Amino acid sequence: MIGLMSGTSLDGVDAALVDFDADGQPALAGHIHHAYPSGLADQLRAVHGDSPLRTVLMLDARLAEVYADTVSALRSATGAARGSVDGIALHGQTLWHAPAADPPVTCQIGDPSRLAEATGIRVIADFRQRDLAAGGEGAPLAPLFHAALFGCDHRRCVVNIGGVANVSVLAAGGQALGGFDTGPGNTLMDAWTRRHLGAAFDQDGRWAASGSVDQGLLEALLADPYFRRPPPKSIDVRSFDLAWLARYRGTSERPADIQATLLALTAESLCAAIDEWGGAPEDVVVTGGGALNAGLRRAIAGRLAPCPLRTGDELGVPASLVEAIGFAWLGRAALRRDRLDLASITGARRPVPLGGIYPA
Ligand SMILES: Nc1ncnc2c1ncn2[C@@H]1O[C@H](COP(=O)(O)OP(=O)(O)OP(=O)(O)O)[C@@H](O)[C@H]1O
Ligand SMILES: CC(=O)N[C@H]1[C@@H]2OC[C@@H](O2)[C@@H](O)[C@@H]1O[C@H](C)C(=O)O
Repeated sequence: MIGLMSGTSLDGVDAALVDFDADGQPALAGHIHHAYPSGLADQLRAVHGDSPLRTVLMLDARLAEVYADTVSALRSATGAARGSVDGIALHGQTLWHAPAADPPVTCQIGDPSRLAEATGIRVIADFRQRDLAAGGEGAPLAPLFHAALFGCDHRRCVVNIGGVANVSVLAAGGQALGGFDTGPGNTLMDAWTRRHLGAAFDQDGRWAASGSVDQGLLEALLADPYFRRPPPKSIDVRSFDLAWLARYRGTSERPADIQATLLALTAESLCAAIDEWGGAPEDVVVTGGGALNAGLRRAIAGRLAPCPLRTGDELGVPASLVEAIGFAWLGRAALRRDRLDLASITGARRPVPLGGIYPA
C-alpha cells in the first residue's frame, strides 16, 4: 500500500510504500518526499472560502498530477511493480475544515479518479467525510494508527507536529483513548519566518533562539478559548494565522522575540493539553516535521520533564513519515471494510468505514 500525505504545512507530499503483516503491523519498504512545484503552495495558501470554483477545480486536477508524479517517483525509487501495490491511500490537500459549521464540512482536494487513471492503481480517498457524516469532527484520524504504530504496555501520548499539532492518548496495552488538535504546530512559526526571513521555516528554531519569549504576549495568545475547550476538537489551519496573531501583538516587538514566543506557544499549548487530557502518560512520542526542529523539541522536553520525550525515529519510525504510513494503514482498513471506532476521539456516533474506493 502507498500512503500519500500532503499536510497543512503545504511543503509537498510525503509518500510511503508500506507492507503489512497479517496483524496489520506496518513495515516501511520505501519513501520519498516530493516538494510541491514552485508556486503551487502559494496558490493553495491563497484559497479561501469565497475563492472561485474554477480556481478550486484547477487545483484539484493539478494536485492529482502532482500525486501521480509522486507515485511514479516512489515506484522508481523502490522498484515496486504496479501490480504489487494494493492501492494508494490518498489524504489529499485540506482546503477547508469546519466541523462546527452548519452543516459541518471538510474539504480535501486532489482528484482521486484522475490519480487512479494516471497510475493504473486503485485509490482510497475521502477518509474524513464519513466520520463527519457520523457526527464526528473528521479529524484527527491519527490516534488509530498511532495506536497501531506506537501502542505499548504503558500509558503514552503521541504528538504530531505538522502545520497544526495533534495528540493521541494511548492506554497501557495500546488502545487509543482519545485524540484532538492542540492548536498551532509549525504554521505560525513558518508564516512569521516566511514574512521576515523569506525562508520556508526556521531551521532548528535557531532564529527563535536568538530572541526572548514575550511572556505577556504568550499569556494573551494562550487565553484563546480554543485551548481550554475540552475534546473532541479539531481546527482549520487558518484559525491560527498571522491575522489571529495581529489581534494580540503590539507593533514594537522585535521579530525574533515574536518567533521565540510562537515557538513557546506551540510547546506550551501542546504540553498543557497533555497535562489536562493526556491521561498522565509515562512517555510522550513526538512525530511530524516539528519533531525535526531541535529548538522546539528542547522546549517541549523541558516542559514535560521528568516525563521523557522520545522521537518517532528513536522508536524505529521516521518522524516525518508517520502520517504517510498512517494513511497507508487507513487504506488497508478501508479495503478490509473495517468499521473504525472513533467515538472517543472525533465524537463519531458509531463505528463507520472510512474512505471511498476508486478502482484502477
Ligand atoms: N529542521 C527543521 N527545523 C525546523 N522546522 C522543521 C525542520 N524540519 C521540518 N520542519 C517543520 O516541519 C514542517 C513540515 O511538517 P510536516 O510535513 O509534518 O507537516 P504537514 O504534514 O504539512 O502538517 P499536518 O500534520 O498539519 O498535516 C515544515 O513546514 C517545518 O515547519
Ligand atoms: C482537517 C485536516 O486536514 N486536519 C489535519 C491537520 O494536520 C494535523 C491536524 O490538523 C490533524 O487534525 C489532521 O491530520 C492528521 C493526519 C489526522 O487526521 O490525524
